[in-house]
Amino acid sequence: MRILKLFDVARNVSNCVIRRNFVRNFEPFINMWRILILSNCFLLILAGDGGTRMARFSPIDPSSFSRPDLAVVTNIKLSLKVHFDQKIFSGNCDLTVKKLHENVNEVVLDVKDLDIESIYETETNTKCKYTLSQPVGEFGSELAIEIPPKEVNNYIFTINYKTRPHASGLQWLEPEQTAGKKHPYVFSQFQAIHARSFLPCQDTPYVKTKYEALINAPTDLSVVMSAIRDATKPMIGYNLHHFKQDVPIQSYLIAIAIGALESRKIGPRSTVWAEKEFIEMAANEFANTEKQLKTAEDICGPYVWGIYDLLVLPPSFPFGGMENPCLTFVTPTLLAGDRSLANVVAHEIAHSWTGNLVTNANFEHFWLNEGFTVFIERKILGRLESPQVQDFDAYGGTVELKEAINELGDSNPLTCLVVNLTGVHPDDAFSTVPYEKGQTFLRYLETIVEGPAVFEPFLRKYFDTYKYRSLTTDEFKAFFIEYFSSTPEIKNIEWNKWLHTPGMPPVIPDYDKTLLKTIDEMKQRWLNWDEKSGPVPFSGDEITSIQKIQLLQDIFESEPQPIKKLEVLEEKFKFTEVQNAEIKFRWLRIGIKAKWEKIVDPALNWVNEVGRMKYCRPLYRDFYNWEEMRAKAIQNFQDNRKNMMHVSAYTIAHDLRLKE
Ligand SMILES: CC/C=C\C/C=C\C[C@@H](O)/C=C/C=C/C=C\[C@@H](O)CCCC(=O)O
Ligand SMILES: [Zn+2]
Repeated sequence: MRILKLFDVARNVSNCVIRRNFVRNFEPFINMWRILILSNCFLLILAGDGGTRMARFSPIDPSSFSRPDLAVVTNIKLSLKVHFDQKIFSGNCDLTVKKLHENVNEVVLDVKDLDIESIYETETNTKCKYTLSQPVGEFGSELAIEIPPKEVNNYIFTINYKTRPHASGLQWLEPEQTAGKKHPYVFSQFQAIHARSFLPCQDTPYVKTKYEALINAPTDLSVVMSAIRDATKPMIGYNLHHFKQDVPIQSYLIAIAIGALESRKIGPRSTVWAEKEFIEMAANEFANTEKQLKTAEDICGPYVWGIYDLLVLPPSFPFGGMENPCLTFVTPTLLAGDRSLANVVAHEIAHSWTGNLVTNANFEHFWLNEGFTVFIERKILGRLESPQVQDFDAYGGTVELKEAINELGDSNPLTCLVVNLTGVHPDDAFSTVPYEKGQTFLRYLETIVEGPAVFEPFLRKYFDTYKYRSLTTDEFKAFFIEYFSSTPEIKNIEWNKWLHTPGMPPVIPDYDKTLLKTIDEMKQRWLNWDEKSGPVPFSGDEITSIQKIQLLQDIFESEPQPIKKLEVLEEKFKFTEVQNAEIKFRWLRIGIKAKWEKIVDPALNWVNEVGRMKYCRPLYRDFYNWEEMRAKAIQNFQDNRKNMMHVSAYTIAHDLRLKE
């Protein structure tokens, strides 16, 4: 038995290793993983029998151990108390489970850093045996619960458990880390596979369930979740908050935040939530939410989630936005003051169809979520602004895509639209590629079939057919080919090149360049100018915020700029202090590229304050490449990593080539 196990381990490890050898930029990480996997398996074999077992990845999802093909979770009910003093949640989780075959005798779940106390089958009141595998690196463990004999195939398992203070999907903030400085705060970010650090679940987007939650929290704090609020009952010394999500969702869409929050109604179905220090700004910045929602409905069909609220998180939130249903989470870096970054809200609204309603079956098909979402986001922009703005934004996306592919290497398999995640953690595979290469592909398909008048009805049919379901790229392809079976042009689509070939897309659509012309011309003026030949050759008033962003991007991509010129520009525009994060980010990168020492402290202070990875990761990578500043940047990271969410600290540690 032990020899067999050893064989299995060796095969799994070598498969991983062969695949991972392709992943050029992850070499140090691969070696670390090899050691982790080997040492974990060794521990397993030593542990032998009883309470431990060998973890096996799911045949359905390489990022999960769960087996929804054998017994599937069909409903989740959480009953949890928050303990800010210990930085944990404790309580129980009721999982309704349907056994899919007669001879199945266990339900298999994902867990990560959970302390499981006991498990019962509720209807028969049977205490259940379970086995828990040793953790497999960042993937967590497999929890297999024995299914007791019963006449019918439906069960409710009550799992009593606690989370741990370092749960990878939660961030706990001390009062002094919040804007108000008086109350603690906790928030979640579960995509891709961190829900398992909050509750035992089938942590794969292949499984969709309704959920319900009862949260016991201090009376002076608000609780918000990705669900509809049912009631808040004042109890003695605490409040009990009840939430219900009646649309079936994947585990990564469960979300929670608890803190001193205020709310403002910003539309008939929208309320914005934030700490009181940000609430007015937030209400103003997101005032166009209803317009964006209505436009999305015109494109995609009815909005099924009832409400669309927004929560502005503290600055350490690692992403621009997260499409948690009924309650989008957003970073405060969107608060530019002029609504110019509200396209992120259009993106999260678009997820109400693409990703949340129609979902990738696993993260190898992440482009089905994100490529479609960017495509719809830009259609919303096109209708609310103009087709020129839509294409200007798409052009900017192509520039970002080029930078990402340069960074990863153009033969890196992670630059394919469909990726192989065997042995690769989704957080390590994340990049702009599924977003921008995915949207480029859809724009190309739209052009092939003669444009939006034909493609948009197809999109609605696709959403209607796959709503409440999860699918793979092959299923999408088959659906597209069937729908357009009488369109001869689709024979020219090189599916393999688009889906399975690394590097830039085979075709870049012919985007409208109207808004680019001014930028190109201003860039030339800037390059030809020097500080001795008079004042800066533009006032800044001639272009919009999104054009300024592109202008700075173009300057960043040029040769390193003379520091003297940058000093004059900073004097005139004060870019280092500007509120628009996209402008500030590009300015800081221009300064680092020029090895401008004066920019170092403002840049490091900013990454300490703002945890959004879109900004922190490139800035840290830029510092890493500036040899004289490398040690200072690493020291800055080490000093501040305790204030970062797990996913940011983990990925930046890899970017800085630090051993975990
Ligand atoms: C091919 C990639 C495979 C898997 C990656 C899936 C998830 C990775 C994980 O790290 C979570 C990502 C969550 C993203 C949430 C929001 C983004 O859309 C934000 C984009 C960046 C930003 O604007 O800050
Ligand atoms: Zn998205």
